[in-house]
Amino acid sequence: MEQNHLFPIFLKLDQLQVLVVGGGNVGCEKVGAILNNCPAARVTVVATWFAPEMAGIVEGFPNVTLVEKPFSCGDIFGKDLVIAATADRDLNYCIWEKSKAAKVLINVADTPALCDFYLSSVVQKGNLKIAISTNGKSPTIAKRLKEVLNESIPEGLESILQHLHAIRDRLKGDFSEKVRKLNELTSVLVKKD
Ligand SMILES: C[C@@]1(CC(=O)O)c2cc3[nH]c(cc4nc(cc5[nH]c(cc(n2)[C@H]1CCC(=O)O)[C@@](C)(CC(=O)O)[C@@H]5CCC(=O)O)C(CC(=O)O)=C4CCC(=O)O)c(CCC(=O)O)c3CC(=O)O
Ligand SMILES: NC(=O)C1=CN([C@@H]2O[C@H](COP(=O)(O)OP(=O)(O)OC[C@H]3O[C@@H](n4cnc5c(N)ncnc54)[C@H](O)[C@@H]3O)[C@@H](O)[C@H]2O)C=CC1
Repeated sequence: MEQNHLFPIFLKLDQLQVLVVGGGNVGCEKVGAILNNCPAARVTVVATWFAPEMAGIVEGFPNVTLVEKPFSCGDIFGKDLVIAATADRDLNYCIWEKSKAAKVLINVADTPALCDFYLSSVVQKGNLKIAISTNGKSPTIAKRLKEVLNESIPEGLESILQHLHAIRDRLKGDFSEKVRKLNELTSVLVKKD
């Protein structure tokens, strides 16, 4: 069977600088996805025009800046991640070239081959977050799976997480002893009858 070789990580976007180029439908979707996950994300959105929804999407998020102007190379300066979401393929390619030259990771929304990373479909329940990737095969299936998991993961899991965190802080002993106790306490979650 073909395998997904992407390496998942969870980024702290409040400590990083993100550039999104394009403020149309796709730009709105990507900025919305970022802010849903990380309301304090530091995001600059550069576009020649913005879809009317954009103002509502970024309203109340203090670290987002909308800049109405054509993209220029200098926009990449000081950025850690770039998302190119313009409808202009040549421009997206140019943004990719500049980002690679600056060693900044880039996602070109309509071109998987030019993505250093993909956005994922995200299940969120309090402190729990599950990111789903189909290796670019079907974002729609990722979205549907998110809906299935959202319904099947109980809300009560958050209080279990909080309790386990408190127990984890109180546990004495060396590292392996803590791991043994935590595994013992949570074994009921995977017990087969
Ligand atoms: C490779 C990847 C790169 C990236 O964008 O990061 C990529 C690429 C492409 N998407 C396309 C289309 C659509 N994308 C969505 C939705 C989402 N797309 C997302 C991620 C990814 N999309 C990355 C792979 C993720 C993975 O591994 O599964 C999600 C998960 C996250 C997010 O975007 O935030 C988000 C769901 C969020 C949610 O709701 O949970 C829908 C459905 C919808 O909007 O309802 C459609 C229309 C239906 C369809 O085509 O399936 C096209 C064709 C464009 C064209 O035809 O012009 C390409 C290009 C191509 O495949 O060549
Ligand atoms: N990955 C995905 O999930 C999907 C990707 N796409 C692709 O994403 C791309 C964008 O699609 P839409 O948002 O619908 O396009 P759109 O036409 O709604 O928006 C394009 C945006 O690019 C900006 N732009 C154009 N030239 C610019 C320049 N020189 N400098 C700065 N900004 C500039 C415009 O101002 C506008 O905000 C398309 O190529 C489309 O094929 C489409 C659907 C899904």
